[in-house]
Amino acid sequence: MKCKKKSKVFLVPYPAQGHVTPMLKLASLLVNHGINPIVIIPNFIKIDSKDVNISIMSISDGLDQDGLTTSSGRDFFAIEKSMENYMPCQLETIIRDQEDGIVCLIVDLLASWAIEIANKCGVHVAGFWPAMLATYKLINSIPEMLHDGIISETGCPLHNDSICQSFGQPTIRPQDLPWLIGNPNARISRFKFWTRAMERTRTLEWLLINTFQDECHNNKDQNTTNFDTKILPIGPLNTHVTIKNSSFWEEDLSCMNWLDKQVVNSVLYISFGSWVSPIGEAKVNSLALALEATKRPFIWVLGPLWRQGLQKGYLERISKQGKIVSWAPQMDVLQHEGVGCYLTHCGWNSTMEAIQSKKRLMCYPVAGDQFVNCAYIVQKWRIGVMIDGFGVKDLEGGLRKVMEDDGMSERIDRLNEMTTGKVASCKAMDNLTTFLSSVRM
Ligand SMILES: O=c1ccn([C@@H]2O[C@H](COP(=O)(O)OP(=O)(O)O[C@H]3O[C@H](CO)[C@@H](O)[C@H](O)[C@H]3O)[C@@H](O)[C@H]2O)c(=O)[nH]1
Repeated sequence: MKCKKKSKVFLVPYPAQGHVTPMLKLASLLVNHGINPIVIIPNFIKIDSKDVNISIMSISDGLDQDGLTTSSGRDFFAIEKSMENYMPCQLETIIRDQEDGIVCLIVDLLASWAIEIANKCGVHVAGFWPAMLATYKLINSIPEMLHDGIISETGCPLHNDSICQSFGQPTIRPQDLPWLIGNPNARISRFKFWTRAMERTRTLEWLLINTFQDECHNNKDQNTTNFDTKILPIGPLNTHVTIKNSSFWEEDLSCMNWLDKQVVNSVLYISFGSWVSPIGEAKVNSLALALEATKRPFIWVLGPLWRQGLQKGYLERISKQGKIVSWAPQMDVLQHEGVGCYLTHCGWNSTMEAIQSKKRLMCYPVAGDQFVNCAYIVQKWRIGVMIDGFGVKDLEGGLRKVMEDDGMSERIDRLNEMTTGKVASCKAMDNLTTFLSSVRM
């Protein structure tokens, strides 16, 4: 008897750590639904499919021909160019070569080029948003912001009033809009990138979001967009599934032994994520000196390139007080009882991992959606404080405020339950099942 082939779902993440990890987790959940998920990633990302137990199909992003073999050297605009010009025809060939069984494509909205390919090939397509619904709503409201004179035709803020999307939700400053990164030309290009991505999403039937039910609950209009896309929160994915070896870089496990020797709740963990992370040499040096002055134990994720900002002899001086690593086993570090506080850039995955691990947050958002996430952490959920700089006073003041807030533990516990508790998890998994049933019909 001929064995029935499993249904295939192709998943297309944006090629950055904070995007590939949640997509691999989603793929892993699909396996439990009897689906064969195939993740499409550019070949500079080295993830062994055997390690993660998911089919990975590598395609070229064209930049390897320019001699780039790793993620360094591939900036946002180089990746955009290859996503628009080089990767589409390869994906089209892959899809057309499949004999049968493709159920749909799940496409990260930052990789919106793949939506067009799915439409061209007549395959169902769902969007995947790896961050907060609030950020999606903010970016999706570009036409209204233009209409209301909040931003110019090129995305430039036209006044200084804080931006609040709906009553009771946190505010952000106009200069913190997600596309305002880099010099004026870069900002305009990023604004165009988002405008195009949002236009492409208007054809989507479903949008799967890596957030928790309650974020979408407060506001009834949150569950559909103005273009009738059905919004389904299926996250936070880090709580539903664990994937080992999904890091682009090797984890330095030595910090775990070091952590075992530290006093409970004493260690400050510092990481600014993987993508738009660099904070600049001057800030690196300032943070390094402030950390030393606090005399508090710390683990700091700092890539080798950024260590150039450190004073000569610094690493030797702090060798007993702290650990500097290139890449940490972040979830294990956050779950360790030695860690009391996490100084973070407020990337969405890191935020969710911190809540899952019940850690207090000190926020230093750098770019993109991080200001929105920070606004929720500080203003709405009140599970962290924001610091404006890396001077000794900023750091000590922030640490005092965050560690001496008696109500914070309770608020973190509540948010932890709201995001990772049984009710939340069941709802997220129900949403995934609903989506798969409708797409398989
Ligand atoms: O030493 C480290 C540092 C980070 N991580 C992991 O790397 C991921 C980082 O993700 P995230 O916190 O979301 O940061 P970025 O990689 O910077 O993510 C990009 O993508 C996110 C999702 O769209 C956005 O929220 C961010 O602003 C954007 O910078 C997390 O899972 C961390 O556990 C490690 O494993 N080891």
